[in-house]
Amino acid sequence: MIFVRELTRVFESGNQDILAVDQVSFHVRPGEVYGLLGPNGAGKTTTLRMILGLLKPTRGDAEVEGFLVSTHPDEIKRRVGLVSTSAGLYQWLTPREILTFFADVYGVPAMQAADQVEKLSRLFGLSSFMDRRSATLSTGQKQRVNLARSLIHDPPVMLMDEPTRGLDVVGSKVIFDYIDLLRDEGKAVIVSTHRLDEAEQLCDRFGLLHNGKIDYEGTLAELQQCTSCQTLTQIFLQLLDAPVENAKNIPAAQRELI
Ligand SMILES: Nc1ncnc2c1ncn2[C@@H]1O[C@H](COP(=O)(O)OP(=O)(O)OP(=O)(O)O)[C@@H](O)[C@H]1O
Repeated sequence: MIFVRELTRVFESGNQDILAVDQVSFHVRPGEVYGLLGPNGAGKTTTLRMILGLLKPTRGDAEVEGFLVSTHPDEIKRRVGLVSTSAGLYQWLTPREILTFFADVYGVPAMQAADQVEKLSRLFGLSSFMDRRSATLSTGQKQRVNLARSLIHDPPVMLMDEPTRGLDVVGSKVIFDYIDLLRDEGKAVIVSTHRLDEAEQLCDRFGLLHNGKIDYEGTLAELQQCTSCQTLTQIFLQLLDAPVENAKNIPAAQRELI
């Protein structure tokens, strides 16, 4: 379970302050895929970095499986996996070496790590290139190694930052299947993306982030009901036109757990 409470981040840039994330609150249950959606610069990556403990919030806090990121950052890292298209692989290492290395970093016992490496190799179809240097792998093969790496410590929570960026339809399908697997395994998942068409297929609930604020939150049906729009794209465009009035229509029940 993830709770995000009034997360706020101000960046100082020269003599100008940038309010990148502004009192963002939401929760994600086990087995739920939450879409954190927004245009470029909306604050998606900054929010994920704060949840993971890579960036200190100016205000607010995040809680994962009962641990606060402000007081137990290491416990959070143990319980959270990260999939990011900007994450590279160590070019000189093979997928087997990379997976074994990360298992060690996360403190997975050696016997369990070997089993987990075999399981993930089967799951993501890595066996034909497990012992080749990563530099020689195709983009799609590297992507599958990255997905396997994110699960090496079997975390209950997964954060995915623009997971399909730069991928073709086959690569995107791998990500779609992977997210279904995470849901089936009962993990709490946050997917950050500006691909609203994909999010509509992938996510159970959505937070629409704009200028660092979540103005709208709900399932697709709830968002359709309060905007009279059909698709997430139409809903988002309406939100950009009249964020404040529309925000008042969010059913209060959606925030009850926060
Ligand atoms: N280290 C930093 N210093 C100053 N400003 C920053 C820094 N990191 C992010 N920002 C600013 O914070 C705002 C939110 O950025 P963020 O990367 O979180 O957006 P995003 O929604 O992930 O965008 P994108 O979809 O383009 O990746 C932007 O205005 C960005 O320029």
